[in-house]
Amino acid sequence: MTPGARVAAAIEILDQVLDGQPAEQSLTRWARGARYAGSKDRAAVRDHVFQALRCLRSFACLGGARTGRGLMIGALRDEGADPDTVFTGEGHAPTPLSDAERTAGSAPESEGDRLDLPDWLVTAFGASLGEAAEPAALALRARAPITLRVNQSLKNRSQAIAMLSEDGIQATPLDIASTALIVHDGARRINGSTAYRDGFVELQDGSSQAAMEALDMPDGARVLDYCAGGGGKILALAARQSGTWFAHDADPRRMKDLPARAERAGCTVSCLSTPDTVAQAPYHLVLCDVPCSGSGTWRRAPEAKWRLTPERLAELTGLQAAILSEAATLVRPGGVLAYTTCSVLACENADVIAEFLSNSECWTLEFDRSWPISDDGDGFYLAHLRKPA
Ligand SMILES: C[S@@+](CC[C@H](N)C(=O)[O-])C[C@H]1O[C@@H](n2cnc3c(N)ncnc32)[C@H](O)[C@@H]1O
Repeated sequence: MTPGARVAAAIEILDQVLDGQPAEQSLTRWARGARYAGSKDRAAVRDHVFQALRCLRSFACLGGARTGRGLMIGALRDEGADPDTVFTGEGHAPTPLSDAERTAGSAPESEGDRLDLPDWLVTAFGASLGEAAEPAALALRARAPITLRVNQSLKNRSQAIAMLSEDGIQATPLDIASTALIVHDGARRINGSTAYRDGFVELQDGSSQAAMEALDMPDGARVLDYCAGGGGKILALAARQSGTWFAHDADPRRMKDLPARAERAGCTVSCLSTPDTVAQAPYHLVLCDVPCSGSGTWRRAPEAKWRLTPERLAELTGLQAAILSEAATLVRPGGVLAYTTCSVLACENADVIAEFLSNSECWTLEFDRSWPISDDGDGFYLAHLRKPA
């Protein structure tokens, strides 16, 4: 596909997303119908779509319209390119700009346009992050890094780097966590690489790895991941030391790949039903990696930034508080309750912990830590709570 044809495809998909369709669904439907598109074309169209969604407001200002076409005109202007060189109407390229389109568009000025956030979130970011709000919002306008976790029970970082390199994947260590690697080149080969297939590396964000490293658990601990989903967090813990590992999720289907992932990683994780989490209690450590807005990860899922509403956020904070109280009953005396989100919003982080502590005075907050949205990882929050012995 020519650069113009890729932009035309992105315009079509963006129009569907602006109409309310999930971006992944629109991309998949387009790819199914576009047999002529090779893997590089599909990746390029995807990049266009995701970048336009990250920068929806600023690109709409620059392009003069909040439409697929306006966004792609804005994207080109943002890069310093002249849209007329791409909107040629030749082959499958989009039709040439009209005179009105050529003169429309202006630099983003309001906070929301400049920071690419809905107005209500400009306020929420400011209240949560103070001076760090602007860098956080601007960081969400760029692509996320691709990071791997080295399974330290099987390989060290140098060995993993060497193995990846044999499969054409260039990676280097990251300081954020002792297990973290950043991938510079060859990311699309990861799933087929020997290091991945044999369980020596997993895709995992750097901040999540750092948070799992910060948790205190005795050797041989009984550990429950209460909101396990695909199991990324419990697998990171199981790679650290010996222990007995349990996973639970309110939607057990989300754990369907976990047994195979655990086998690949050389560990055993028992997936439990809700009654069985109670039967197996108490645990030395219960991790609650709760459902959240994902505001720290919106580089990866930029639609979510525009779809979140204050009502949905309030629902989430209610659910987070309920999960934390439920999970607290499963911790043994002297044990740890760890609460994590991939959000930068205080209402999902420190405020939930403050409310929990106000209702459960005997618990101690040993520490909490926030990781910013950075070149090393996503925005992430951890609170480390201790039950009295
Ligand atoms: C942030 S995701 C977990 C991601 C996972 N820990 C990982 O590292 O891949 C949150 C999970 O919580 C689950 N969940 C939602 N409500 C829950 C509840 N009341 N109790 C337990 N899990 C719940 C969701 O199904 C979802 O899989």
